[in-house]
Amino acid sequence: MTIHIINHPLVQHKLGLMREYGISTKSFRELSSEVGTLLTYEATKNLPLEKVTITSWDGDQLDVEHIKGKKITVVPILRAGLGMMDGVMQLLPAAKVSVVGLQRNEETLEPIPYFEKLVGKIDERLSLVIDPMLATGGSMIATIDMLKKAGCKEIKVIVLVAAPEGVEKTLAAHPDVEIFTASLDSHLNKKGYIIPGLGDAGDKIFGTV
Ligand SMILES: O=P(O)(O)OC[C@H]1O[C@H](OP(=O)(O)OP(=O)(O)O)[C@H](O)[C@@H]1O
Ligand SMILES: O=c1cc[nH]c(=O)[nH]1
Ligand SMILES: [Mg+2]
Repeated sequence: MTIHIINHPLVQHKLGLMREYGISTKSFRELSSEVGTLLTYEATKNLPLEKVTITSWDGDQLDVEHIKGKKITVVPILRAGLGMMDGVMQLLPAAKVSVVGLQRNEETLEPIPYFEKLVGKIDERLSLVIDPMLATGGSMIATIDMLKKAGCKEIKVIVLVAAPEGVEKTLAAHPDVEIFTASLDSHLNKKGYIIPGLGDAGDKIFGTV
């Protein structure tokens, strides 16, 4: 089971602010993006490096480190994943973006796919899937299924908050995937919401309550 809970004080402080009742759309959006940046920093910490030779400021040849080979695609799950995009792209400005649209049926909690636009050469890329919430795991598993069907071989998941039920299900379906989160929360309620969670992240980011 590979879940990384990022206990950095900045992450925990910002997540605490996000949990407050009545938080504004502006603050929720800003914090989703900021925590997205910090989790991306952690999720990319084992990217392999290689030495390349450059000409340095004084004209000498100098060996420096570059990230090796593998290209990255960021995969936001619509809608709420878009709320983390700016923050993630700040650290990965050259990454290509593959968009997946899924809407959870509020009765059955099953994810309904409605959009898929993946970038080319996905078999050569590391996919970083971003979504604020991992609840039952249905949306994440469906996204990973899509990526693997398209040939993707390496996938990391970045979520602000995860429920134990969803983490267990996701890692059972896809044991090769790593999950990075600011919090492993307590449980799901009867409506499939994470407790304590953040409420409806999509509605808070888009102001659609
Ligand atoms: O783990 P699960 O049980 O699948 O639930 C998590 C999903 O639910 C939310 O999206 P939602 O379907 O509400 O759509 P939205 O982003 O458009 O609001 C959330 O952003 C995840 O994508
Ligand atoms: O707690 C939850 C569960 C699913 N989607 C959300 O936005 N919040
Ligand atoms: Mg969603």
